[in-house]
Amino acid sequence: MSSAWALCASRRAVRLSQYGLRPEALGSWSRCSSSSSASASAPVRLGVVGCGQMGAGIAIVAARHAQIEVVGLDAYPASLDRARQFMKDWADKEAKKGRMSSEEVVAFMGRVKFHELGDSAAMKAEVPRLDFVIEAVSENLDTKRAVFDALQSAGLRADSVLASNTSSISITKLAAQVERPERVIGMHFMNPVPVMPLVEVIRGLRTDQTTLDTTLNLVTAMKKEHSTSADRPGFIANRILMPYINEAVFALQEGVGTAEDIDKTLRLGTNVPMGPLTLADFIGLDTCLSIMQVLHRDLGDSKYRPAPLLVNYVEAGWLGKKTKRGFYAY
Ligand SMILES: NC(=O)c1ccc[n+]([C@@H]2O[C@H](COP(=O)([O-])OP(=O)(O)OC[C@H]3O[C@@H](n4cnc5c(N)ncnc54)[C@H](O)[C@@H]3O)[C@@H](O)[C@H]2O)c1
Repeated sequence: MSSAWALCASRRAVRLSQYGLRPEALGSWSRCSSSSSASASAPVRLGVVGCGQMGAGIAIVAARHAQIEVVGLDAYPASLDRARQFMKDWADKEAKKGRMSSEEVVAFMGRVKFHELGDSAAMKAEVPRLDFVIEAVSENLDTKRAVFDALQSAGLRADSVLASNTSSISITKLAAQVERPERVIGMHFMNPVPVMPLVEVIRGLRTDQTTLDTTLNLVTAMKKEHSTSADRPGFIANRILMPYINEAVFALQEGVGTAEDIDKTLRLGTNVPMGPLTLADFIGLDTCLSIMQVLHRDLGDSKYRPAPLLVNYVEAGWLGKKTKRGFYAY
């Protein structure tokens, strides 16, 4: 055993014993990555705030691959119920495909619990025990700030990492109102989380090295690859993807082609698995619109103005697959 590994293992054992856990219970996650600094500690208990399509997926890869405890928090009980059902259905499908045993399904579900964000007794009991929190609430700065405030009021420790799954909001801006902004980082998962291999990691202006190392350890434990992006509007993925989707909506609005023809042209013509309008429905049209608004406002260039048809659809409540109506009916 190398000395770095031994130091890491003994620190981890002390830390785990505080939570009544044995290091061997964490499998590969109990090992430090050789690239991380000695001061980066591995999370053993993860909070996921916002249990929609992204939050539920993040909870899955944390409980299944990193094998850590997950506390799912959401403002709406219906979202918590949907997330629990989604996770159970996912695990059952994995079991049917022979990828999980029935014991593993039970252990997987046993690692996750859910609470309402407004349940102050549960929040005060759970939040101080979280080492790492990933927020995946709707793409709105005020909503995300309110979540960070609620976590701090419930006693989130100053050494816990606060990650945001935001698609476009500045990490530096999100961190500015947080106690110890050095522990705030962007972790941009791709949809659907259990399938897509990448997490885009965004370091804000004040994010420190320990926070980055801890985050990269978690990404690896979740069996994901990472890329790093500077903290600029849309980061890498959405700076490039969203104007492409928005242009497809302009093309639809102007009658250049039907939704089917636009999608087929890009799908078969550029060899992507789905066309831009199908992808927009899958991402959520409200999320697409919020990202375009951030690009437009923060980069100040009219080429990023959201297509009026996209605005119309969101105002109509046609948000894509999640509301069963978007550019297509589901
Ligand atoms: N959809 C995608 O393809 C995608 C990809 C990468 C990142 N993201 C980002 O992930 C985040 C969530 O997106 P999503 O697609 O999962 O959205 P979603 O609408 O499916 O889920 C949002 C969740 O947040 C909850 N919520 C709303 N307000 C809340 C509050 N005040 N407190 C607590 N919970 C609240 C909702 O109940 C819901 O469960 C956004 O920041 C989005 O930009 C989305």
